[in-house]
Amino acid sequence: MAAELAGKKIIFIVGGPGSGKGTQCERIVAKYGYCHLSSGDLLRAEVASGSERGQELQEIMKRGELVPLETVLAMIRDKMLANTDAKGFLIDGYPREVDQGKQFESSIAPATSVLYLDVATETMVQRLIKRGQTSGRADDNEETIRARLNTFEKATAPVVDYYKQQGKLYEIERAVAESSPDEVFAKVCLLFDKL
Ligand SMILES: Nc1nc2c(ncn2[C@@H]2O[C@H](COP(=O)(O)OP(=O)(O)OP(=O)(O)O)[C@@H](O)[C@H]2O)c(=O)[nH]1
Ligand SMILES: O=c1ccn([C@@H]2O[C@H](COP(=O)(O)OP(=O)(O)O)[C@@H](O)[C@H]2O)c(=O)[nH]1
Ligand SMILES: [Mg+2]
Repeated sequence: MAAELAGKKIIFIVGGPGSGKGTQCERIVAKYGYCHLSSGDLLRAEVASGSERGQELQEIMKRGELVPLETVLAMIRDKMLANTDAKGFLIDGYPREVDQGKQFESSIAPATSVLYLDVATETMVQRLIKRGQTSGRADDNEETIRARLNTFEKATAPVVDYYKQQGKLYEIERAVAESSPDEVFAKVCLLFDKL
């Protein structure tokens, strides 16, 4: 456990690709001032650095698969330790598999709460195809989108069940998660106001 992080609020943001995690995190940061760490953004920064490691990561991400969990865990841990003055942390797009969550909690600190955005598969596909017209993301093409959705169903859906059992899950149900970002945020605020 990292002693510097004891008592900090740690919120995992979980949802399929294109479920709106990044969109909500931006709003949470603006209103509540948490430190936002997006696992995907940290990996893309490594890719952009042009390192050999980055090239390996890019290949895995283009296949829509998961990079080794230790890689992402180390990146997140470093960033958290560089921001110990933050009142809390939003860990966006993480954990992607149950073991990744367990290792985070045993080696860094326990999660306070897990926010889950439940969006239908076809809605996510449509949103990402649209985002792909301008995002420049190598994984926003239909083939990779399908593979990411498949990885989500196999590896990440069990994360939702795991934190539900632990009583830590805060779910934005489909009817809300598929409406507008403002409506989603209104429901997200009900969680953050209580933290
Ligand atoms: N209708 C609607 N569209 C949304 C909402 N949230 C996000 N979007 C759109 O869906 C697309 C994906 O949103 P992101 O916030 O990038 O999704 P993400 O979950 O971070 O996706 P990844 O980065 O792929 O993990 C964007 O183009 C948004 O404009 C929402 O609440 N309602
Ligand atoms: O803990 C993580 C987070 C991300 N990724 C990889 O990074 C990609 C992009 O992640 P991001 O959260 O940006 O997008 P999403 O897949 O949710 O659309 C994923 O498809 C994975 O290949 C990973 O392997 N482990
Ligand atoms: Mg995102």
